[in-house]
Amino acid sequence: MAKLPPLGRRPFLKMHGLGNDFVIFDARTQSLRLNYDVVRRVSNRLTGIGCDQLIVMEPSNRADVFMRIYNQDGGEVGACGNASRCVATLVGHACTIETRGGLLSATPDGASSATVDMGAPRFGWDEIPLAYPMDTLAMPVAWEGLANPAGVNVGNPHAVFFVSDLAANDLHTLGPKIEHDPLFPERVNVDVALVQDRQTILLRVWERGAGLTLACGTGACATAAAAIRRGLTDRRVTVHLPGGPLTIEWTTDNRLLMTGGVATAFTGEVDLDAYAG
Ligand SMILES: N[C@H](CCC[C@H](N)C(=O)O)C(=O)O
Repeated sequence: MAKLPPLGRRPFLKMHGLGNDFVIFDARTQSLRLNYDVVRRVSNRLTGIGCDQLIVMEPSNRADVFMRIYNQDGGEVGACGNASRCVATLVGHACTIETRGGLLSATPDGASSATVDMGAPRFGWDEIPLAYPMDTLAMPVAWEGLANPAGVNVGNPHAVFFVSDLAANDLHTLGPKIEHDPLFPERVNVDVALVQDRQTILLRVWERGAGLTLACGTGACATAAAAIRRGLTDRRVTVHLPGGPLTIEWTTDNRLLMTGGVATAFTGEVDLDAYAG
């Protein structure tokens, strides 16, 4: 791994969306290049500040901000719904956010809520992606009690399982098994959902690169899109995660709108060279 230039002391914000938590660095005016080791150490809840994802806000020449997203395991990924809402409140007005997974538009509603247009969901086997062609509405695969997921990409890959009992499957065991299955060349976020009625879904998520989280914005979007595609719910649903509710609407012009809470836990300053090893 190439040696990093001195990183110095940097201010950060500790924010969360329904308990899905982030360490956010604002590098729009002073660039910040991190590597895998620094991300893992800063994100680690024992050796570092601790978070599910680490976010760096950078300049963009096609949006108000580029949002770089790292999972706790150090991997860089294409989308993070809950963090998109946090970044929108930091930009402070209706804005566009560029990510590796696409261009989003977001509208903060004060400092404690925001709506993000996560764009159109994709369902092609090679868009999820999967290792080989397969029906993605109900994939003909199973891992013990979790079977026949829907495959959805909302800037990142999701396998959505619909169950009748959320407690029936041990996500600590099955989550990593599915996340790392060779069927998913980019690994996968694992969503386990119970449809309570046509406007209500209960959801638990094992996140790629972060494990069980209190909430997952892209998971809620992928799950709503899969439920609507299967005819299980209306086009506007409330998705209840352990950390709280998200409202998802799949508009008739094929956009996924996600609305939910944002909070700042604390701010601080960190000597990043102490994590550079
Ligand atoms: N673990 C996800 C990224 C974060 C997604 C989640 N925190 C969200 O709010 O969407 C992935 O590897 O694609």
